[in-house]
Amino acid sequence: MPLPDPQLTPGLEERAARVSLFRKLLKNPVGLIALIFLALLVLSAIFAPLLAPADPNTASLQDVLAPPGGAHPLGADSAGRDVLSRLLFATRFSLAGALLALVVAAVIGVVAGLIAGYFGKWFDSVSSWFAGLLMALPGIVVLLAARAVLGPSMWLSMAIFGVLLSPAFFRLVYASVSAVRNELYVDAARVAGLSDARIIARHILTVVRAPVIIQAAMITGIAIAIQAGLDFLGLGDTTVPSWGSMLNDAFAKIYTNPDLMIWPASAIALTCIALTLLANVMRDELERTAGPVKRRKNRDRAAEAPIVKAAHLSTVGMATISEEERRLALEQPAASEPGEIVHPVVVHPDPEDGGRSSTGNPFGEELLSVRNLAVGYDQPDGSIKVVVNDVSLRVRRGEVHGLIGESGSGKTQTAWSVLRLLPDGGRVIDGSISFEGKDLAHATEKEMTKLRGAKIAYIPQEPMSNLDASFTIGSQLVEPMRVVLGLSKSEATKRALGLLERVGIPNPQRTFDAYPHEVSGGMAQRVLIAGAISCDPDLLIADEPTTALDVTVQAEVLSLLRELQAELNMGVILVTHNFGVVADLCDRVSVMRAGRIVETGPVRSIFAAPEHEYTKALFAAILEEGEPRGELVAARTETAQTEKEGLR
Ligand SMILES: Nc1ncnc2c1ncn2[C@@H]1O[C@H](COP(=O)(O)OP(=O)(O)OP(=O)(O)O)[C@@H](O)[C@H]1O
Repeated sequence: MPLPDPQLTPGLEERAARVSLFRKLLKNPVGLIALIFLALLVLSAIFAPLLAPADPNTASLQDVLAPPGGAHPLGADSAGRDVLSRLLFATRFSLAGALLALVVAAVIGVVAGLIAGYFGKWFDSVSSWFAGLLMALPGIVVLLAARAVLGPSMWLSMAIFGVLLSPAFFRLVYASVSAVRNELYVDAARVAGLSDARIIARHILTVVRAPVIIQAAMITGIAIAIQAGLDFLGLGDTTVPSWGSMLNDAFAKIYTNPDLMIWPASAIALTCIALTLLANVMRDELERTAGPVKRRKNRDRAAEAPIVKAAHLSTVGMATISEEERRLALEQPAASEPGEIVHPVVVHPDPEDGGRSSTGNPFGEELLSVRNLAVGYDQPDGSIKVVVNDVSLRVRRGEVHGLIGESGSGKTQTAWSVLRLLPDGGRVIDGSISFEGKDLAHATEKEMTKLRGAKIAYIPQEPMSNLDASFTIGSQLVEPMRVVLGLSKSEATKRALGLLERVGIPNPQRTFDAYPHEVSGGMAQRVLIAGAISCDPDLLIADEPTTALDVTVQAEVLSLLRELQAELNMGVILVTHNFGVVADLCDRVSVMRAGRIVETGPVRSIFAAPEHEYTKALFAAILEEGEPRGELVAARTETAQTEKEGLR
């Protein structure tokens, strides 16, 4: 029975920090004043035709420079036009012009930033080059040139200005997306079977949303100022009333009627100040929230964890490399010491009845068959570094196959090859990966997206980093079930609550509503296990699922895994450093060293009579008294020596 988790705190303070940005702005006096001012401005722009006492362009010789009062509450200008009406319509056109520039800049910048930051590759270089080019252009000169060629259209000028402003959004979004695309929760979402479009919409956009809103406020202020500047210089569209054109008109009468300057100048200044203050308050409020801090902490932790090697995930399948390249690459011993002799794999025979699962039933059909798998990484000099070589293994339904070996022996690379989620530059360079009769090494990305999460599930070693700090645990469980199983929200919620209960979470509803930082590591790992089994996978890949947990929690999680595996009759690949875990959970084990399997067979047989020196060395390091790590290092040196002499 799992222990109730002491670290599930109600988290009221942090939950309070997550109230919407809008509510935070309302509570901040500066934010509130800026919001009220901008709201009034927008309302007056929208209702300008109703509020204006006269037509903004109707001139009257009798009213030239009329003082405020009567039919002209703010007076009349040098052409006898009503200043209040012009001001209201100018607000409309100035805001609309700034909005046009903002929309053009945001659409181009955000879309390009998302694509370049998330997918990278050639688009990254091309778009970064374009952004640099646009930033190098002097904006005002381009606008003057455009006006000379295309005429004095305010809309055209603002659209062109939007293009010139787009690098501001591009660089911001690009930096934010590049920072999160390697987060483990993004990898986890991919493993859960979510498509790139969904991952971007759900996990990436949430990260860039806040900075984009802040940037939008600043950009609107800049667009208003530039537009006013152009109109003030008399380069704008004279048929459209705007703050800049009012300023231009008033400037001519600055000595006789200085009050005409006050209204447009105040409108421009107050609007720019309100937008800048709003942006600053938003930034301050967001910096005060727990979310980004938590995420940063998770990043740091992830950076320390070995799984960070899976960063820069790409979904490269069987590489299209030439036969010659493949032959040369495979001739290298996989990551082993130079000159070391590679011995044939020691294979322990299966029991005569083929073996039985922990429930006593015979194993089912073969789910996964990996044959002579080789994984390589492209090197800057054009060569390929082979990190897994000639690895063959199979997993039957109901069978747990352990992959054990020292750090860097290729266990994770083998597991990631099956998921087809090798890090950037990594590729399957030889062999086949057959899953339920389908060759995964040659499957298209679309086929893999369908399999991941639905048929092949994954449990990572860093539970916290694999959950997105911006969403509740419930929503992260529900989303893949809706996509993969096509369940409705209520069905998926019900199933998620059932799964949370099944994985031993004492108060499923509370955990469902909690954010990742509100639960402990053990509970987060249970959540990820619930997520992994949520779509009834046939094969589960667990990559050191207990490494990041403390010893008591490790035992509970292992026992949960054992129960679930038997209950769902899944095939499991369990990556571990620990022979205790192998003894506890596995039916078969493959011992890996330097990218190769050196010994494989039923766990009982290998435990009873390990044959390979390296397996014996691993056992010696664990079972014998003394300092385990010292023993392993000494034994490894001996092993290398023995192998060099051709002995085993
Ligand atoms: N992106 C990469 N580029 C080049 N080599 C890599 C890359 N990622 C991993 N490797 C190499 O692949 C080899 C196997 O790594 P792998 O992560 O599979 O080891 P592991 O047995 O899972 O170790 P651990 O238990 O520490 O996770 C290592 O020698 C490592 O240096």
